[in-house]
Amino acid sequence: MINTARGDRVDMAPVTIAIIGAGVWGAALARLARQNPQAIVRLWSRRSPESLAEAIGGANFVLSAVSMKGVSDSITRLAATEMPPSTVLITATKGLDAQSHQTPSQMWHSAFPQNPIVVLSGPNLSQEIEHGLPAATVVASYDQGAAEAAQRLFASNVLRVYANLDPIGTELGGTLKNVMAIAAGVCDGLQLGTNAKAALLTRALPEMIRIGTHLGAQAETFFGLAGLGDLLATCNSALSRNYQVGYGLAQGKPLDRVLAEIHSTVEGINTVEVLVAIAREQQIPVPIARQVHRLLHGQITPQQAVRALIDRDLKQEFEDELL
Ligand SMILES: NC(=O)c1ccc[n+]([C@@H]2O[C@H](COP(=O)([O-])OP(=O)(O)OC[C@H]3O[C@@H](n4cnc5c(N)ncnc54)[C@H](OP(=O)(O)O)[C@@H]3O)[C@@H](O)[C@H]2O)c1
Ligand SMILES: O=P(O)(O)OC[C@H](O)CO
Repeated sequence: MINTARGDRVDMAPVTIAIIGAGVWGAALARLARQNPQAIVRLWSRRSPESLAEAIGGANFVLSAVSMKGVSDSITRLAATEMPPSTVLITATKGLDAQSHQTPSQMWHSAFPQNPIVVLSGPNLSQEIEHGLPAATVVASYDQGAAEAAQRLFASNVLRVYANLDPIGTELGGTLKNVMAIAAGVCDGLQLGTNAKAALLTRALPEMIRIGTHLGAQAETFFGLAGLGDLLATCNSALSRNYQVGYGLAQGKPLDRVLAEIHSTVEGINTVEVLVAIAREQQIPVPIARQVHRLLHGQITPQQAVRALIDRDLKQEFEDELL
């Protein structure tokens, strides 16, 4: 166990973290890291005047907070630097690669097989973090030492950080819930009530677990902060951009107008494509994701999506669960 009590930094050597991606999440993570008086924090984006090589020079940690569409580019840029194999790579992206269906941590591992890889994910709406509100998150890695180093780095009096050994489950919890948040936004936008919302979120979790365990996650991870925790935060907050998409569609707005109004990253739009493709190939039941997919493609209305979920064949509650 690590003592990360407030102010207990005396035994921690100074560390340098370079954050790649100065979007809202990268900026919020920089703010969190700066709570640690032993941390030197550099925030870099492709528009920064200094080079990436300069930004990561001497860094103990390199954290990627770019959106999914920027992961490949960021890997290519970082591969052109001389990053040593001891540098801990932390990924905070919540998405799946459209071509390979890989998670960001799998992509980072393929490109940098010698570097320890840590996933950081949890119920972490950036606007609440920016307001200094308390939160909890998870750092997960197959390398326990690397996860604990990231835990010491980010733990503060506003952030409680848990470590675990399931990076894929931690990553997929945060990724798959974005699709469910679109459905939750529809549910609230149509004012379907608390019963419907509870049913939706409860049925969303086994759907995430079916896909997640197929992709190598441990089922129990989905009951933790990065799974259920992030599902609850994102599906119940108007701050969530994925939720806002569903809410806007429920109000009859076309998708392009909703996205123009949000004008920020909405990972669930790409994730549902990958999720439904995997589900089709592997014949995994994902009824909620399928309706979100049809809705985003303009094949059904929000009302028809709700009806389609209710009209499904009757079944046992736990008959095809993997638990
Ligand atoms: N916002 C949250 O509350 C939150 C919380 C947890 C996790 N996340 C996850 O964090 C990731 C980033 O989200 P965000 O909210 O920070 O989105 P954002 O504000 O839209 O920022 C996206 C970031 O990705 C970078 N990027 C995009 N394409 C790139 C490319 N080809 N090469 C290099 N960089 C590229 C952008 O760089 P430029 O600025 O140079 O365009 C920007 O820094 C997403 O996967 C999201 O799910 C977000
Ligand atoms: O704004 P969203 O929908 O991308 O959600 C942000 C975070 O993933 C919440 O943990």
